[in-house]
This record gives sequence, structure tokens and C-alpha cells, in this order.
Amino acid sequence: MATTLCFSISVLTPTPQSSSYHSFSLFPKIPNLTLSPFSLSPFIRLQISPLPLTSLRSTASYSPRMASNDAQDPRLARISSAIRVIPNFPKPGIMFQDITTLLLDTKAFKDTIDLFVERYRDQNISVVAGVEARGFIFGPPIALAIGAKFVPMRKPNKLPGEVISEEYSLEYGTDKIEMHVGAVQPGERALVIDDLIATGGTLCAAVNLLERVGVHVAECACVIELPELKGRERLGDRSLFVLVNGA
Ligand SMILES: O=P(O)(O)OC[C@H]1O[C@H](OP(=O)(O)OP(=O)(O)O)[C@H](O)[C@@H]1O
Ligand SMILES: Nc1ncnc2[nH]cnc12
Repeated sequence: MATTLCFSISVLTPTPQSSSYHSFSLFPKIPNLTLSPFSLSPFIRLQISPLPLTSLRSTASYSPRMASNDAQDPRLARISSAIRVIPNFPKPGIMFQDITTLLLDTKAFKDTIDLFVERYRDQNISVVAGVEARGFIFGPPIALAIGAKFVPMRKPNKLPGEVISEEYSLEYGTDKIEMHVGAVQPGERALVIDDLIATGGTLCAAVNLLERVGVHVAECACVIELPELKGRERLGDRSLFVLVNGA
């Protein structure tokens, strides 16, 4: 493999058509990189360095930084290249980060779960809260592996029992997520998981909902971050762990 790194940077241009979806590009180009057949772009994403759960923030860098303690961890590159990017979905100008192709790659999918499990298995987490819909894919295997319960955080009017709701703002309008009353107890320690953080509105709402019922959120975790959308800033002091940056 060639070792020269080139950089291709496109600055975020918010699209008027976009509401909760946003497009951008910020990634190092790596010639001769082996990519999955699903990847539309011959690029590897930037990666975010790990922080212990006690740390509050991690920062993106132009040097690839790995989510594992091993700076050469090859799993992140494979995960990154297994995520398909679909331009102009669901709206013109959006670069949709499609994790369904990651799920087809059994090694990359397993590596994704393993990376989260390695980070959280000794953190005394009793609740993994997954955000609808794609947090329902990554959350349950992590919960099972670390011995925590899985709590779905759903879109409005989907849960049959009594719910507690949290509204949050989108670029235009508002949305809401809900959780069953009694699913968690005050004093429990939670991990909030989703596939992707963009503006951070969804994760913020999930954290707020859990904190309102006395749960301590140890960390939020996502497979992908779109750093230009500054979701990390919206989370404030809440700790965020991600594996790769969006292409
Ligand atoms: O950081 P934010 O700006 O809040 O955006 C991130 C959210 O957007 C996507 O879900 P989406 O709202 O598309 O719902 P879906 O998973 O049900 O399709 C993604 O899976 C996150 O949940
Ligand atoms: N670009 C994107 N791809 C996938 N999910 C998203 N949610 C918000 N923005 C997204």
C-alpha cells in the first residue's frame, strides 16, 4: 500500500433543503487503500482518539486517530470502508452514511461491537439505551456482552406503556423521543448508543431523558461522527466516544 497521504477537505455547506440531514466532506485520501465493494468513495475516514470515561471530550484531528489504545488498530479502517456513502439521500446535498453495508461485513460488524464492548465492559454500566432506529442495531449486542439491560428510546407514540418524553429542536421544527416509565431506576449508570451524531440533538434529548429520572449517563457512543455539525459541542460536558468520522 502506498504510504503517501493526501488530504481532501470540503467545508460544510448547509443546504437549504436539509432539515436534520447535513452533508460535508473532511477526510484524508489514501491511494491504493483496499475498500469494500460497497464503498463509493476511495477514502478512509478520520478517526477519533479514545478517552477514558473520566475524560469529557475528544477532538478530531487531521492525523488519523484510532478508537482503540493501539494506534495501529486495523479494525477502524475496515469499519470505515464498510460504511457506504450515498450522495443526495434522503434529500439533495446530503451524504448519507449508510451503516447497512457495515452489517453485511461480518468482520467489520463484529469489530464494531467488540470495540465498544472492550471500552465499556468494566465500567459498571447497567443500562445501554439505544436510540431509534439504528441505535437498536448496535445497542443490544453491546448490552448482552457487558451484562447490561437494553432500553429502547423510541420515536413518539410507538411504546405501548406509560412513557416519559423529551422534545428536542431540529434545524426546522422539533422532534421527540420516549422511554417507558420504570425501564430504568434512579442511580443506574447508562451508556447511550446511536449509529451517528450529526447536530447532537438526538443524543442530547436521550441524555436529558435519562438524567431527568436520575440515571447517570457515563458516556454517549456512536459509530460515526459528522464533526462539522458540532454535535459534540451541543453535548457540552457530556462525554462522547466515536469510532470514525463521516466521509
Ligand atoms: O445528531 P442529530 O442531528 O440529532 O442526528 C442524528 C440522528 O439522525 C439519524 O436518525 P434519524 O433521525 O434519521 O432517524 P432514523 O434512525 O429513524 O432513520 C441518526 O441515526 C441519529 O439518530
Ligand atoms: N448524513 C447522515 N447520514 C446518516 N444519518 C444521518 N443523520 C443525520 N445526518 C445523517
